[in-house]
Amino acid sequence: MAAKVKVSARLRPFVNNETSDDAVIVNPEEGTISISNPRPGATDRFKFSFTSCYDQSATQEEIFMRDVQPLIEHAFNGLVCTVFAYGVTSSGKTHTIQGNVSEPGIIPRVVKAILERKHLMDQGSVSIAVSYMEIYKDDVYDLLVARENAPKLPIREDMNGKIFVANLSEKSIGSFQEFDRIYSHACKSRSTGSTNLNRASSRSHALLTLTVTKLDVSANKVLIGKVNLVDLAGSENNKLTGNDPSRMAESSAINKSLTVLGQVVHALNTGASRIPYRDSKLTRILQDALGGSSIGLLICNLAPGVKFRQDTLNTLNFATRTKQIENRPVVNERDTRPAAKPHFAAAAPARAPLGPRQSAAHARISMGGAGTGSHIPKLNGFGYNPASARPSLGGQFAPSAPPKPDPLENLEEKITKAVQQEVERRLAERETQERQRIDELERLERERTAELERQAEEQRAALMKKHDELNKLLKKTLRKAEKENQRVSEGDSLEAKVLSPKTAKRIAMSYVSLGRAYLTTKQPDYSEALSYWQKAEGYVPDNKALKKRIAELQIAIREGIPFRMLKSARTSHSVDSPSVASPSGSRDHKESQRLRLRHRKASAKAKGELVQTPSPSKKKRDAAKQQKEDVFLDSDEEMEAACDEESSKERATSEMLA
Ligand SMILES: Nc1ncnc2c1ncn2[C@@H]1O[C@H](COP(=O)(O)OP(=O)(O)OP(=O)(O)O)[C@@H](O)[C@H]1O
Repeated sequence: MAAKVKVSARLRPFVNNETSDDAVIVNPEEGTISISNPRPGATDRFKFSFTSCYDQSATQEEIFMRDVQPLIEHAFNGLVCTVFAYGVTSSGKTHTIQGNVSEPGIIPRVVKAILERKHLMDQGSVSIAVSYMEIYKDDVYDLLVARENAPKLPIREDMNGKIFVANLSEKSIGSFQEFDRIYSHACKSRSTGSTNLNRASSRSHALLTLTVTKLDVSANKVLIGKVNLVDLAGSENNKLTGNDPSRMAESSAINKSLTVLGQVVHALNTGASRIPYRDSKLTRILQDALGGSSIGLLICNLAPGVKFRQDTLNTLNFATRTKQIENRPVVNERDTRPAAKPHFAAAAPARAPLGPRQSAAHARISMGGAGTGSHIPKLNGFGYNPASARPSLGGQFAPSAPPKPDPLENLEEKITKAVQQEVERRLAERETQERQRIDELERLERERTAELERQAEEQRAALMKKHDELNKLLKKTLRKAEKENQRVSEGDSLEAKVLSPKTAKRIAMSYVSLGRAYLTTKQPDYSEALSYWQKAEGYVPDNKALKKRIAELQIAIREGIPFRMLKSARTSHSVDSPSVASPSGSRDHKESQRLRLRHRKASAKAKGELVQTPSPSKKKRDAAKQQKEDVFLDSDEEMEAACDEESSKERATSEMLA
């Protein structure tokens, strides 16, 4: 018979000066919880409905009576019931499961209820035992043994696919005082610590199991029921808890196991082919309560207020998914009659490891076959230990016919052991293969990366080579262009240098004429004239008259005064006094020379020097030289005509040079 996991939700009151608000509202009558939409500006509320919803005024008694008490009956009928408290840190899980002296929680109430029921029944036919463990940083510890001696306990799977914690101790209890003594002592061993949100925050998941073994003499069977009470550690937001590094390690183990729990619930809801029970110890141990053969009750503890709103929403979403999970509760019973001795060959091959679902069905079938003499009792639950699976009679009930030793029991243990060894061997083998496969993949990845790096290096080298070549070419081209540029700028002077003096003078004459043309128009252009005369100067750099004339023209331009053209260059002005030139030509020139000479004599006399009057022959030579120079300027028109003839020859030379 399928039974869905029951879900109830409990909102704790505001504690420790928390600011109260109505972010979370519970309606117990309706069985709903509404929570305001955390999106900024949103005014709507999300609504969730569960089997039972408890508001801040709900008492421990109320919760126990309504949701937990009915489970006790199931435990006495050989079923396994699992109650787990889920919620964010400080939401009240420990308060609900464990409680305190003034407000005892589910654990003490269940123990009392079971003991009361036992007392009502035939005293000798029921025995109660307790085991208590914690999962701390994904390791399982026995809380009933002193912590310093407590080893990490392994989780095993029996041949029927049932999960059990190997070597977990179990203590039988006959009274509440006895239980209280054991439990109070064990609680001291539980890992708790202080965080910003909870002074005594659980740093581990704690699982307390009460095993009820009931002997039904008339039916020749023993029923073994269990109540598992699980106080999960709370999911933690490390920003809020202010955890230090050691707390962070605990927190990450807590959060990881809760994440796997969520994944298990999701996988069960979506009918996934693989349920990730094995991904954490918590889910492995809770396997039977989630999609297995036990009855499940999830209590969602909610912290009130806006501060926890997102966590509350997450919890409620998880709860909504969990309530879809279906379990198939199975009665755990065991035939007390001595079994007929089967032939070994018939017994040995009968058992093959089964999956959890198959095993549940299988358990049902084999348990229903009491009297066939061939079945082996099945045990479910966390505290199951093959070695201690048989009901601990311990004088608590006295069966009328004590069962004879079952020859198959040893065989079962041997087979269980052999199967476990084989499973472990295969798992190790698979792990090795997987590791080899991963190694191989990593090696291939490394090779591929190296190859890609090599190719990239090659490409880079080729690009660098190309870059160097282009660089060289560019430099060469630049050098060539530079030379070309230099050659062009040096063109004129170069041309002037290679020409014969006569030809150079003729070219200069042409430029002088051109310059003059700009000076003799109605609107003279001094600048143009100057540029032509400067070009002419390049061809006759030693011509003083031209130099002088250029200087005069420059002064006229600079001073903005008129420059008068002379027929003759024999001006009476020095370069420094470029005023209007005398139109009287050579007479002025002679006069100027005469004046200069007189001036020199006068200054020499003042200095006491002797100034020689040039001899007539020297005078004649100077005059001829001067005339030669002046011809260049005075009769350029005639010179131009003479130049025309040779100009074609010179042009060819110039073009060649260009
Ligand atoms: N229903 C309640 N009534 C009064 N006080 C409550 C109730 N629920 C919780 N508290 C108080 O709130 C505080 C936090 O509760 P509790 O320790 O049970 O949280 P938790 O969920 O177990 O936290 P953690 O996951 O950190 O262990 C405690 O001081 C507890 O006494």
